Amino acid sequence: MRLEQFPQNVREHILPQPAGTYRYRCYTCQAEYGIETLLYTCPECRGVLMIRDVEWERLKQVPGPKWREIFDYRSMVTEPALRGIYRFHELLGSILPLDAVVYLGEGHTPLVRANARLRDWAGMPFAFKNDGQNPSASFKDRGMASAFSYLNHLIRSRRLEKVLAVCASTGDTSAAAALYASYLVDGVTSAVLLPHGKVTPQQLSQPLGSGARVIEIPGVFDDCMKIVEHLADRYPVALMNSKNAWRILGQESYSYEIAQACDYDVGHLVVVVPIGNAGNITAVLEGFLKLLDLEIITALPTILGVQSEHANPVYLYYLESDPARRTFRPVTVRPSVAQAAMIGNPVSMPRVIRLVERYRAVAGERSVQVTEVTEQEIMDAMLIANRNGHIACTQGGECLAGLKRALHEGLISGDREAVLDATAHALKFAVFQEKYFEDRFEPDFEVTPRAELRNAPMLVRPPEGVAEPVPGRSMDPDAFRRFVESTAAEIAERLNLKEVRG
Ligand SMILES: N[C@@H](CCOP(=O)(O)O)C(=O)O
Repeated sequence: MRLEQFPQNVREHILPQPAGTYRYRCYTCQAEYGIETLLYTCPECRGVLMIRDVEWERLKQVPGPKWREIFDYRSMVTEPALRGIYRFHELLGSILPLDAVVYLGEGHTPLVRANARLRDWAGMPFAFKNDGQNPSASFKDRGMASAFSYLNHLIRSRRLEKVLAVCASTGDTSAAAALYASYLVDGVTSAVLLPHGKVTPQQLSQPLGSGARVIEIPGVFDDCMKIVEHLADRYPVALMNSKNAWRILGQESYSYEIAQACDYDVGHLVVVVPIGNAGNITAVLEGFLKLLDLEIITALPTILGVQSEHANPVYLYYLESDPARRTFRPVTVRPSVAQAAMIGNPVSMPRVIRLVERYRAVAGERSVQVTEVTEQEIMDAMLIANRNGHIACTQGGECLAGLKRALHEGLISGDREAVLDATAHALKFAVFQEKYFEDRFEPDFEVTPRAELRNAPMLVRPPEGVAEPVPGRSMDPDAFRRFVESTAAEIAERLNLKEVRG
């Protein structure tokens, strides 16, 4: 839709100009720093950083309902920079000029409601938000669009040149970082660190295809993360993990999109997210708090974080009900089908602790819950979701299993509606489906396939004496007819079909 077609009262807001003043703020000691240089930890105390808009209060001059109108009308503009997460420019990147925005088709992912059968299985109505429909097939693209748009801005304003973007990854972050880096041909190259053998073949193929330097090391993600932090402390590289506060800003768009898709009525919702490195739950909490602060929403949804028993440091932390006695202890992870979340020492934990405090102070103790699920529950839930029309990955399965568990434990009530984060496309984790169907899980996973969820292809060949087609060779028409008839008869028998016409 063209600008002149927008109602007069929103027209001046549709194409945002750079505004505001962003600063890094340390979540531990509250020190603040300018954003002109790349910074990932507080130079004073090593704490993690968030980005805050020093002029945030100016946004309150626009009433909440007006913001809703602006964001809704922005959905109709053809300007590419506003097609994705920057529809919410003022909330997550207001200092950026639109021509610095890197848009590869991220964001705007659909909410797909569970059918009646799946709803009954889960125990309450819910929808998956399919972040596997992002360009590199995971939610990380939201954060990368933000972090790379900012890099692009620095490159264009000549504060940076020849950037090497590095990240540690369980497979999704690396795919996203490599994809966005490859788009910015001139200014940026990328290198990704992966735990050897702990990334699926599909995820490994992604950064390789994008031309990144792919480095595999022994150990698990937490080990890769330490190396990347070490590199970022000593060498001129741009760290692209969610420790980079720009990543968090971009991922806040997940909350904004849920709010928009629900007509900004989210108080009755339960938003379910898997917790790995904890960047996602950080962004979701922060996103909803910002919306409330600007009165774009009037009540906060409940947030339910889910972890696997095999990688559960956040769950264990919140198991202690007395905040004064809580101590965060990293855990040693065990093999998990929710491999993207197989993380024992989440870098965003200090952010989560502070944000959960703030969130609960506004919306009550029960407004943020954390539960854990078994590997068996994750696999079964993913396959059941897949059998009901969803492209949920294992982390999506983790959310569904977590929803069921939380209902059972009374953490949430079934008269509400839930939105589950399907963080990536199921195809990235096909290897776990294969292990399940073929009953090949290594004992450490503790997964035993349920017969009714298994599946396998059937090879149907014609009976002895009937020729079969060979690619590249033509076939005698009569022989081909015999092949078709006999093969069709065999398939009909296997599918239990009765012939209706001769
Ligand atoms: N699951 C992640 C782990 C790193 O997360 P990040 O959000 O901190 O970059 C991955 O896909 O690598």
